[in-house]
Amino acid sequence: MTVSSAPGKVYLFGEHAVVYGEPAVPCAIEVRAQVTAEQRTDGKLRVHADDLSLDGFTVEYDGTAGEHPHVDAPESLLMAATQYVDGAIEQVYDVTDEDDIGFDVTIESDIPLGAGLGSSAAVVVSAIDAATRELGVTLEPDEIAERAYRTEHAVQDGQASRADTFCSATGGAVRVEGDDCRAIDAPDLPLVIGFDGGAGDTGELVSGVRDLREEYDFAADTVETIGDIVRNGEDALAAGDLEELGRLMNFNHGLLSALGVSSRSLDSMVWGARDAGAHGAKLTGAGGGGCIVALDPTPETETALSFTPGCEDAFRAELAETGVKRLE
Ligand SMILES: Nc1ncnc2c1ncn2[C@@H]1O[C@H](COP(=O)(O)OP(=O)(O)OP(=O)(O)O)[C@@H](O)[C@H]1O
Ligand SMILES: C[C@@](O)(CCO)CC(=O)[O-]
Ligand SMILES: [Mg+2]
Repeated sequence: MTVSSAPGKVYLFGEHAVVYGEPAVPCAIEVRAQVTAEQRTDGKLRVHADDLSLDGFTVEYDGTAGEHPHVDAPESLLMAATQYVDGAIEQVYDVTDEDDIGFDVTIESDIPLGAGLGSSAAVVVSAIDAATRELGVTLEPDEIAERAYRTEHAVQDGQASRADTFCSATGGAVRVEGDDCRAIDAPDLPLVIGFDGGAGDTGELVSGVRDLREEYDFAADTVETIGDIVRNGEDALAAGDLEELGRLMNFNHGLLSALGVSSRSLDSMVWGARDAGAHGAKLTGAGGGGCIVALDPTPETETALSFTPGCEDAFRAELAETGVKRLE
C-alpha cells in the first residue's frame, strides 16, 4: 500500500489567460488531497471518494475503457466525478505497462471541489504518484506534473494549462508560460482565502472564455492584458512589494470579471476584502463560484470576510513549500 499527498493552489495572477500561452503565477498552499493506492489482482479499479459532493460514494468497476460504474447516480455526475481518477490511472498504466493490475484507490481531501483551489490537480498528482509507486516505479515531480497535465488536458476537452498540475507536483510559487514551467522565489505572502461554499465547472468556464475570445478582438486583447499584468506582477513579487501586488491583483480580477468568470458572491467577497483594507483581492482558479484570494498581513480581511454575505468560510493560507509528499 502506498500513500501520497499533493497541495492545492491559489493564483496570484494569470488563470484563464495561461490556457492561451500567457504567463501565470500560482502558489501551492497547505491544503492537501491524499490518495492511498493498493494493488488488486482482479484487474478492477475501485475508487473510494468520500469527499465528493455526490454525498460520498464508493464505486467499483473494471478499469476497461468505456465500462461504467454501477452506481445509482446520473451519468453526467458520475463522469464528472470519476474522470480525473480514471485519467490518472491510465497514465499509471502508460508508465508501467501493467494494465492488467487493478487498484483500490482511496481519496481524502481538504480541498473544496471546483472552488478554484486546484482539487483536480492535487487528486491527479497524488493518484499518479501513489499508484506508480505501488507498482515499484518512482517518478520525479516534473514527470508526475507532465502526466497529470495530460489528464487535465483530456478531461477539460483539450483546454488546460500546465499551471495547476506543475504547481501541485512541485510546490512553492511557480511561473508557467506554455510548456515552460519553473519555480520562482516568493516572499512570505499574507494570503487570506474567502470561500462562498459553491463551485464552478472548470471545463465550461474555460469554454466560455474561449468563445468570447474568438468572437471579440477586445476579449482576445483582455486575455493578452492579463499577460501584461502577470509580467508586472513578477517584478512586484521579486521586490516583495505587497502594495503593488495587491493593485495588480485588483486589476486582474476586473479583467476576469469582464471575461465573465466572476460571480455575485465572488465579487462580494472581493469587495469585502478591499473594504477591510486588504492590499488587493481577486478570484482564484476557474471562477464561477468558489474562492477569492486576498493579501493582508493584518487580521482585518479574515474577520471582514467572515461577516460578508455570501462568504461561508474565511481562512489564512500558508505557502506549501513541498509539492507531492510520500507518506507510505
Ligand atoms: N476529494 C475528491 N475525490 C474525488 N475526486 C475529486 C476530489 N476532489 C476533486 N476531485 C475531482 O476534481 C473535480 C473538480 O475539478 P475542477 O477542475 O472542476 O475544480 P478544481 O480543480 O477544484 O478548481 P480549479 O480547477 O478552478 O482550481 C471533481 O469533479 C472530481 O472529479
Ligand atoms: C482556468 C484555468 O486557467 C485554471 C483552473 O484552476 C484552467 C487551466 O489553467 O487549465
Ligand atoms: Mg481543476
